[in-house]
Amino acid sequence: MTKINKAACIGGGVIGGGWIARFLLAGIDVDVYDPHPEASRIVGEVLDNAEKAYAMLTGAPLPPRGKLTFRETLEAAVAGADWIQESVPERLDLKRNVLTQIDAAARPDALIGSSTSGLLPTDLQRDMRHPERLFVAHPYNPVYLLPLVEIVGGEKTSAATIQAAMDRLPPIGMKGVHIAKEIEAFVGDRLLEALWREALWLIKDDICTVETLDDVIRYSFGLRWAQMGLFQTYRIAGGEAGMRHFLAQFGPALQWNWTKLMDVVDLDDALVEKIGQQSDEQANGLSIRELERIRDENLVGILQSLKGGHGGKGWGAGKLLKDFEQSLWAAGGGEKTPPDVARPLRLIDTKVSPAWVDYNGHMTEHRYLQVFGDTSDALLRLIGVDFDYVERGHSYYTVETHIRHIGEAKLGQAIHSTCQVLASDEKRLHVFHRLHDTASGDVIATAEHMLLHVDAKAGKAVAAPEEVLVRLRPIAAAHAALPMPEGAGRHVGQKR
Ligand SMILES: NC(=O)C1=CN([C@@H]2O[C@H](COP(=O)(O)OP(=O)(O)OC[C@H]3O[C@@H](n4cnc5c(N)ncnc54)[C@H](O)[C@@H]3O)[C@@H](O)[C@H]2O)C=CC1
Ligand SMILES: C[N+](C)(C)CC(=O)CC(=O)[O-]
Repeated sequence: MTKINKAACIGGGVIGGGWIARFLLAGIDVDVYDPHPEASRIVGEVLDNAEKAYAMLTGAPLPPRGKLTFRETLEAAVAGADWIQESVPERLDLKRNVLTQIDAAARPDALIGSSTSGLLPTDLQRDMRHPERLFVAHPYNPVYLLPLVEIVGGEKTSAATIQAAMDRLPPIGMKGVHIAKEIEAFVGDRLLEALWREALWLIKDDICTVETLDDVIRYSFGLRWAQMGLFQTYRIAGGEAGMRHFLAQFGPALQWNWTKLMDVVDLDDALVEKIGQQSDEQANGLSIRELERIRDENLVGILQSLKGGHGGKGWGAGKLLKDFEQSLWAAGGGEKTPPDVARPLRLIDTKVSPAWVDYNGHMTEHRYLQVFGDTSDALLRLIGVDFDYVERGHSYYTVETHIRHIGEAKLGQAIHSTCQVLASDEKRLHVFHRLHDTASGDVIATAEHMLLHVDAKAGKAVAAPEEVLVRLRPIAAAHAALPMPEGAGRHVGQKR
């Protein structure tokens, strides 16, 4: 892989700041020129957020952070840099001026990328002495997290420059897409502009509010677009007959007044065939059903991660899912016979979700704790320790855990957990959970936990009230008659 050794950023605003963070966190030294009196504070704040985000994003060892230097002049900033990124305001005259200055001061072999959102590279390179090294490198905000860069060459950009630019993006965690022909606003902003124009009409005509409009996006196709684009999503929506059927069914609607953008493309046979063929290639041999399954796994992962958003409160569709789950728990999952306390209680029935599977192709270890934690929560609800109870200030906290991995759980496998109460008193609750493969009944893992009843506000263990103990005692008494489970009381490293 070809690496950037030293970067220069001209302009350190929203986008320049994002580029600076992206380079620094990839271990690349960055020199910055921005005449704004508070440029260093602004960049520092963006960098701070970027570092927080990376700490959550990956546990992989990041290289030592690159060195950040603010320079007094543009010339000093670009000296010695092999990638120079221009991110000054979107004005052609200003950008031309800045790019000409960069051109005069940069190393002859330096790559010069412009962050412009829509200006043509041919127009930008007009006054440069070495226009062949200028290209558009259009990123998306926030640059340190969103990986895409549209690489667009102008009439005078060399093919070697485009290739060199594309090669240098993967080592900083980015994906370059080469846009074959230059066009104002390239691809991404063309799509966003079209959506935005339509959205502005919908607000002006009082069809919906901005909140409704945003909800329409984020609770539906926004989720789909995060993992498959427009065309692959529509291929699936064509059912078994795929893209060609989709075009035949919905193509005619393009002629109807469904948008204000009524310069409608002629969806003739040639275009249908072109899209059909490209869509076949994109599918790369995957059937519609396989694509559906991949889409569904991705959506599950996205929805589950949104459930943990906003500091665990859930965000958007994730908050909706969280609330829905809580209502299901509160309703007790429909009609249920009271648990048979004469045996370990069957409390959780689930399937191994795609987000739970690791690089070994089976359920990863922290998900076992999640299912066992859910099992403890289910037991607590059974004895009256539910959301209302916790809101009133008391709960049970787990203070010790021992998990044993006995078998494997694969993607989509049906699993269920059971709970045996080993002992309990006013404060303590000692439980033994088993995780079973539902089809065979085999035990895949066991977990032994000690929980303490707490006053959450005071932060100390206190006796559980009678309303809880009265529900717990019959279970504990019945389970006292069960044989001690194999593995209970074991510690790590014990001889069998
Ligand atoms: N904001 C966005 O969502 C996106 C913007 N872009 C593009 O990035 C470029 C920059 O936009 P923003 O960062 O949003 O603007 P911004 O206004 O946040 O930042 C521009 C920065 O350039 C500095 N500046 C002005 N004149 C300068 C000069 N002669 N030399 C060096 N620095 C100078 C300003 O002090 C400011 O800090 C534009 O071309 C824009 O189209 C691209 C993708 C997304
Ligand atoms: C609004 N904008 C045209 C500057 C947006 C972009 O260029 C890309 C983005 O991040 O949405």
